[in-house]
Amino acid sequence: MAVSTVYTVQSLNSTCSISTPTKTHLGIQQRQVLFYSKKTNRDRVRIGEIRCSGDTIVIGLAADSGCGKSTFMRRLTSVFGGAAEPPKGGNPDSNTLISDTTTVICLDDYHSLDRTGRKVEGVTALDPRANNFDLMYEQVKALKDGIAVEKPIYNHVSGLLDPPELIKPPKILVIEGLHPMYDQRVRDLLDFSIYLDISNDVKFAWKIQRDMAERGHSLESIKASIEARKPDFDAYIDPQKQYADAVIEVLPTQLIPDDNEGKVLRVKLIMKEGVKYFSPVYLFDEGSTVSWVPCGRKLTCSYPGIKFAYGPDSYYGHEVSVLEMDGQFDKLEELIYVESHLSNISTKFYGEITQQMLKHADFPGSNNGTGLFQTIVGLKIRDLFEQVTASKASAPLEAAKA
Ligand SMILES: Nc1ncnc2c1ncn2[C@@H]1O[C@H](COP(=O)(O)OP(=O)(O)OP(=O)(O)O)[C@@H](O)[C@H]1O
Ligand SMILES: O=C(CO)[C@H](O)[C@H](O)COP(=O)(O)O
Repeated sequence: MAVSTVYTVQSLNSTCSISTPTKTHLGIQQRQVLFYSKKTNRDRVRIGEIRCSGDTIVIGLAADSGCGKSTFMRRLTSVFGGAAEPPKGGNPDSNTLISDTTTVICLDDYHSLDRTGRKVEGVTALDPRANNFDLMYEQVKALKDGIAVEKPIYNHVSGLLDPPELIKPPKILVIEGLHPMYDQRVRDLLDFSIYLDISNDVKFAWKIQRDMAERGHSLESIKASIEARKPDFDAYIDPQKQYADAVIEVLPTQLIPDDNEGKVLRVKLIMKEGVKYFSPVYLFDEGSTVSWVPCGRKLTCSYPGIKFAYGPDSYYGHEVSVLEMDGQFDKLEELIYVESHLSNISTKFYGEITQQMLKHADFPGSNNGTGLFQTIVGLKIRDLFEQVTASKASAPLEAAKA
């Protein structure tokens, strides 16, 4: 039987079953695949190392280090329920987080040079020469195709590359890190992509807060590290935002003239139009330009208040919708008032956004647009996943009818 026939059989509601692994190449388990008709359970055809078409959807999340990727991941996995944990019984320094539905892998694991190697070569981790994009592509593709991989581990404690860990194909694979959209082959595997765009002033404030308070670094060393990374950040990380389906941009507030504290934030959710299975969120009236100060009877606002804006725009030549929030909530439970004025939010019940935000009120950014927009993007990813799954389930029926 020709290979093309096998694929036809599969699309006509047949089952694809995978035998035990035969060998490993590029960290990917190569398997023999058996296709058979569900009706007769006969006509099994051994077709060698052809891969099943998997059901894994792949989400890319790009940002510089210390820009809120882990926080975003915790909000996203919470939307799907269940806790995300490192692989059981594995390397305690694994960067992977697994829950029932999602597996989050950190692309730092594809560093080809360890900490010493980068020092010797005089390159930063942001430089593509310090990363193995061939392996990243092969393994993300394998997982998307439904095949387990032996993924390397970059150990942030030792700065070394540790022995690999087994990653099985999940329902939703999130690849988070510095370069999920850098290599076109990897980019083309993404079903949805997000870029966290944190302005330099805000990034600096967050780094100080974490690296000084939690990691004991000096102010001077934090400044030096940001400066040293900046040229490579500008060259290799920042340009990826042009490819993102959604960008969360975090800027200093405009509500306080010459604010230099950096505590109050202005956050924009930039949503690309025309992305399959993704319909941008809107405020009041889709496509209009809206400015809204919700403070008053239903929303408590202390100085400097809260301001929302919404409207169409253009971003790197793409048509986008932009939702913006400047300021912060005094009482998080009152967020329900704002939520009830937003549409296309992909909630399953009234008040789901507010419930999620209250559940994680202790996460950074829960009182401002960073937490709100991360939660909304999490709900949109759940919606996208459900739509993709529904369309795959109905495809064989449609084919059978034709
Ligand atoms: N929305 C936010 N508001 C305020 N501070 C934040 C926010 N998000 C993150 N931070 C600060 O930035 C720090 C880093 O956040 P997080 O660990 O989520 O980032 P990361 O991108 O995963 O970092 P890394 O790649 O270095 O592990 C947090 O400890 C917190 O201090
Ligand atoms: O930009 C980074 C992404 O997290 C890290 O700096 C990079 O992975 C190198 O890690 P380390 O500083 O632990 O050697």
